[in-house]
Amino acid sequence: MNDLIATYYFKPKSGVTPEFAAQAISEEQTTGTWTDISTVNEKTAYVHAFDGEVLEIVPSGEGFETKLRYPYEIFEPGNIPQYLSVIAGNLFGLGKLEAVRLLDIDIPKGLDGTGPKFGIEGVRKLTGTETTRRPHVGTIIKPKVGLTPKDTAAVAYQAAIGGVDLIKDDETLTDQKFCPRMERLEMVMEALDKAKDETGRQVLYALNVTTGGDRILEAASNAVRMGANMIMVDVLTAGFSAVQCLASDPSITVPIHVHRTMHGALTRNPVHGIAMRPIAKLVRVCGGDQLHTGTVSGKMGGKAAEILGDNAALTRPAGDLLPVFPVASGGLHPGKVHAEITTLGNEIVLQAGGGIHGHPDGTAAGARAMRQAVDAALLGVSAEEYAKTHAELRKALEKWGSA
Ligand SMILES: O=C(COP(=O)(O)O)[C@H](O)[C@H](O)COP(=O)(O)O
Repeated sequence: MNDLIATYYFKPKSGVTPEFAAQAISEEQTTGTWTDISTVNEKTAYVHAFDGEVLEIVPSGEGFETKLRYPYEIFEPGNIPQYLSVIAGNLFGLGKLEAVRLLDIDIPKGLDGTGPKFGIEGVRKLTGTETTRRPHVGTIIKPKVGLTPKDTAAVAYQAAIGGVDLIKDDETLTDQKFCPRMERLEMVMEALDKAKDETGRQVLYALNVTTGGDRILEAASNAVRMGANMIMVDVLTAGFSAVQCLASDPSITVPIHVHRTMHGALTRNPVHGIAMRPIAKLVRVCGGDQLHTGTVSGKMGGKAAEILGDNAALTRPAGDLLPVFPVASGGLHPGKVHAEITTLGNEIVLQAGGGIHGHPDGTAAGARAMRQAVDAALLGVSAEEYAKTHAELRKALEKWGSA
């Protein structure tokens, strides 16, 4: 079958049968509306080829789960906003439903795009970890906003010599007056070149190019031309098509780090909204190379089973689409690294902002402590044990503990 299958949780309003509710979703999103219409008649019976189909309805919690089949032909291949209008459009406002949540989508071949240019392997090659396969360590420059380009670059240098693989802008830092994007890029790349001369290690810098649709490609192309080795996009605020437009443009010859700021508005309510799974699958289709999917022990409240499923959606074989590098971020510090790696495995980017820049001895020591925590986990030694011979890790654990 070459059609798109979407899985929803839904809870009908009292007095509405599950069959009626599921059919209402299917009709609203395909060929129907709230009443029968004269424009669908014997002469136009051909439109029934575009009808949706309710494949199953099973009880789930206080409601039901349903699988709906959307015919391939009702999609415009490659038009992600249009896909979303079908699978995640008007249905959320249907009055007969108390709640409805898009849980998952199976995107058929032909609607699945070209995907990431780099993927996990490509990013690992750029940083030289393709044989060690250790988890990557990243940092978000903190404070999120306020630092000048010069001070941002100084922090980046410290993080790089401390051993991170990735340095990134935070989601709210774009091209403000206090830290213009291109000036910041130039200074950070200079700092990373200096760190490379000293350590031999290439560190990636994900420059946040998020901006309006009329400017994002130009901003990203300029950044790449001026030496950026990674760019970052806030996918939900800028839109999936922003990622797609960058990934498919030949001038963008660097990996794309995808942040998901605002996702909580869609993903947080367990019975309503849009789960992370479809978002992850669409980011892969659009060509993101790294995507935030949450932590099991951090500040943002993720659930292990869901994150594992989301990460599997990013990494399991899917036609010609390269695997996307999952990113665990938000409230991490060296004491949490063991839990993250034990649960999520080694094909992960572990990012710490406060957990690096909050180290009592500063950013370089914080980066070293994160790397030491990763080494300990890979050796199967507890962080406490490893800290006996690793001063930076010891100080981090003294400040934040090991849970
Ligand atoms: O604030 C931070 C990290 O800073 P810190 O390390 O200081 O907490 C990021 O923006 C979150 O990763 C977003 O969360 P998510 O990755 O879940 O979308």
